[in-house]
Amino acid sequence: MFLKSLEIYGFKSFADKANLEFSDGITSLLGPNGCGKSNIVDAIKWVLGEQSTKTLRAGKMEDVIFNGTDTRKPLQVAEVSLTISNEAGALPLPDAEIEIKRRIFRSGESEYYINRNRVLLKNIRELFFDTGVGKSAYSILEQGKIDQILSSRPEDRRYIFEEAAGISRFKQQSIDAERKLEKTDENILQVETILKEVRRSYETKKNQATKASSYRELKKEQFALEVDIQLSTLKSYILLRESKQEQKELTEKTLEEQSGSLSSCDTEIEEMQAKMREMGTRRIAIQTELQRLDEAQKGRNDKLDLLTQRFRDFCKQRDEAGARSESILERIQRDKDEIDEKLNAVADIDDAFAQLSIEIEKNQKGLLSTQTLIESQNQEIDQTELLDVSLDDELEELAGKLKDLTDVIVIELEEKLKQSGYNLEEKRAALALFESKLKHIDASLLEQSAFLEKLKTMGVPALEVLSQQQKYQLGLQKAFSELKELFASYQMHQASFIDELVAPQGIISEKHRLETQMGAKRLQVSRNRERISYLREENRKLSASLESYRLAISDQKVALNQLTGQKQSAKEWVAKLQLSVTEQQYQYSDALKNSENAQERIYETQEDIRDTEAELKEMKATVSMLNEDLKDIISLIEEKGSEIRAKQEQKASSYDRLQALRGESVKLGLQIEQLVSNIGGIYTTFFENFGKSLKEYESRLDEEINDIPVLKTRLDEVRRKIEGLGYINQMAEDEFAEVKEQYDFLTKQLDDLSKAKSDLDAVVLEIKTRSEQLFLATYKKISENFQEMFRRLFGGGRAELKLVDTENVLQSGIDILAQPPGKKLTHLSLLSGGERSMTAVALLFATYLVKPSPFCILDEIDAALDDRNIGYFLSVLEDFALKSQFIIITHNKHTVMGSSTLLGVTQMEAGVSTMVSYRIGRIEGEAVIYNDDSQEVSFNAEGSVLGTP
Ligand SMILES: Nc1ncnc2c1ncn2[C@@H]1O[C@H](COP(=O)(O)OP(=O)(O)OP(=O)(O)O)[C@@H](O)[C@H]1O
Repeated sequence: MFLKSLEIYGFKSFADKANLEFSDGITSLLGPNGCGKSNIVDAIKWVLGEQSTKTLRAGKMEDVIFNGTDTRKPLQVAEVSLTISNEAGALPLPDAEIEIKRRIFRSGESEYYINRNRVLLKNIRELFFDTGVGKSAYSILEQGKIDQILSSRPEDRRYIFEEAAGISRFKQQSIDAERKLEKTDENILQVETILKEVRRSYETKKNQATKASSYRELKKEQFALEVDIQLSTLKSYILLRESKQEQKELTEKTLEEQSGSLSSCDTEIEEMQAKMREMGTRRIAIQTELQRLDEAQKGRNDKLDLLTQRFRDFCKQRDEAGARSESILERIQRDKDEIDEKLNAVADIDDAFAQLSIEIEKNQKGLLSTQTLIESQNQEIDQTELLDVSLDDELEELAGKLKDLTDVIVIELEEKLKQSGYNLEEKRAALALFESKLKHIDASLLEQSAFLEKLKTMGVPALEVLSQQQKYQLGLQKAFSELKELFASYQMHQASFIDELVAPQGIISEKHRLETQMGAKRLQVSRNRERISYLREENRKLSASLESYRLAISDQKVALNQLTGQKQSAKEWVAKLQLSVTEQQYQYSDALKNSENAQERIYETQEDIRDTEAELKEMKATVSMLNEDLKDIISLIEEKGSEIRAKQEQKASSYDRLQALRGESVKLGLQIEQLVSNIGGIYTTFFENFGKSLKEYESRLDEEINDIPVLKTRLDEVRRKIEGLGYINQMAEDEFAEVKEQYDFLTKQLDDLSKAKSDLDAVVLEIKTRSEQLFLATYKKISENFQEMFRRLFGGGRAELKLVDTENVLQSGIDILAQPPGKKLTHLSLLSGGERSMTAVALLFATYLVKPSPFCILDEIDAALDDRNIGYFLSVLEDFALKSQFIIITHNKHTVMGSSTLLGVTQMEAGVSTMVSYRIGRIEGEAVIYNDDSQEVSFNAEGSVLGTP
């Protein structure tokens, strides 16, 4: 097994969290049209890094997030986690199980994880390189992809062969190398452009530096010539002074007195010269300090630049950490809102759960009481029916008796009538006479009483009334005796045996009794039947309500299960969110800490900048102070020089005066003094002109020095040369050194880049050669397998693969030629839908033979196959399922029955996909599918799963 499980939340129609556990062999995904089966395939493609919205059947990437239904709001995030078993080490990670997760927010932000560590898309792609799995691999084959394989340009089919050949990695490496090559070319171009610029400045600075260096050399020579001229002059003075000294010593005695004052003059000059030297030293010290300060200022400026850069960097770090912490805070809030939402949903689910449980209990009670009532009524029906049977028996018995009795009555009546001579006509006439007499008496009585009343009212005397009354009485007595006679004659015609017959012990009474009994029993039977049919009708109604109780209970139980599932997934989601909130809180405090650290660094850097600026300011003040001092000293030196010169002139004129006054001997002394003074002047002038003491060079006095005219000629020449040099950039040498460093660096870089370019060229060539070898070897094997697989799937026929451009294997397209059995070699576009599917499947399986994909998802590729081809297809599939894991979306019953595991997708709530489990069972040897409630699931005419029959 490769794919272990898939967890989907918020992806397309999977609004609630759904878990799919895969197993080895063939797993079928079942469900009606539009319930979300292909969305599961999309989820797998998506988590493996698919970027094409077209392939994912979406307009833009955010469209994969659940976009709501009439009753549900759209979600803000979609998340898919795929757990893969890596026990066989197919993937280059040490873990036995690898979880890949991808998450997308409606804001468009996308995240990838491998084993809960945040990674880049690139890392996911690299994980699946050359495994047959991944974005462009052949592990997922959909209906549309069959057309893509067969109808696309021959070049577009290459990816299957490349993946199987394992050159996808090389292809990527080659692309990377070519990209690096391009980058290297760009860099070379860039470096060459910069080098061109630098070379121009290099040449200029080189010329300037050469000029500056010649200038420095000439200046050095000029100085040396100046020194030599001064030394030569000095030497001649010294020699002259020494000769004069010899002469002077001869006249020393005479000059002793004057020399006293002269020596005081000399002392003064000496003192002034000492002062002058002191100032010279001070000037050098100031210049040295100025130079040092200049260097230090440069150092501080550099430090300032560095600190400013650091300040900017820290500001950027602080701002980035701040922004990051805010976005984390937002995410935390979002997750917390979602937790609240989910907890509310859990509370709602609990309420609904309790409500449902009450309803189930109520329905179960109703069910029980209805069942009891039905049973008791059934018992009553049975008893009543038994009673009816015995009543029918009794009725039959009574009917027998009645019939016998009636026969006896008829026979007896006939006999008695015969015996009695009974005549009905006569009897009726006697009765009519008797009755008319009775009526007459009755009418007379009424008449007489009315007449008597009238008499009374007329005031007829009582006696008369009485006599009338007596008259009437006599008439009445007569009528009465006539009546008696008439009754006796009627009785004469009455049959006496009738009384016997109708007497209580007589048989007529017996017959009446029997009839009454039978009537009563019939009435009871009819009432019983009415009661039975009433009870049956009642039971039928009760059975209907019993069924509706059952249905309601089963629906409510399904709803309870759903609620439990929803509650569980909501709780898991809450736990996950809480974990994520804790994680993000850590990230948040990290970001805050980073921001605070950066702020601290900013303060420190600001402090450093202020300190450095203060130091610089102080240095500048010192420099301007020293410059002032230098200016003062230079003017003091100039002043002192003119003082000395004045003093020397004064001394010379004193000598002249002494000479004039004291004669020739004094003149010599003066000459000596003059010479001494000249010698001193040379030193002084030299120091004034060059800031250095001539004494430093006195050692050269013992060396051979050119004659002064020679030296002067050369000096003139040097001066002309210096003038001829024109403007001299004194910094040129330093600047040249800097440019040279840059120039050397760039030249080296250019060399390195050229070397890298040639290395990359070699890599590209090697990859190409290796890819070509691998591609050809794999292509050959797939081509052979394809021919065999085609024959196996079609039960004959012929098929071939052809490289379009054999000269250019790595770019060449691949043509497919197919000839189903008994048909001509046909262009692919002329094949039927089923033949196309089988050809594509043949190519796919031919590829698996060379490089099996660890798992394979086939989305309705059997849709166009008839029963015979399904048979071929399944037999091949079963062979391959021994090595690879297959997940098949199908509506075909045969394919479903050939699977080892079934996973059902349904939409109990419109627009929201959920998973249901199905299993295969057997009824009378026939395979059938059962759902969770062990109800059989039916297929429609096309073989699609419909639901319970
Ligand atoms: N972002 C989304 N939010 C909610 N529902 C979506 C989203 N994207 C797609 N759907 C829904 O998913 C359903 C399509 O699912 P699917 O293509 O997986 O079905 P199926 O089971 O493969 O169907 P058939 O058997 O017809 O191929 C459509 O009803 C569509 O509206």
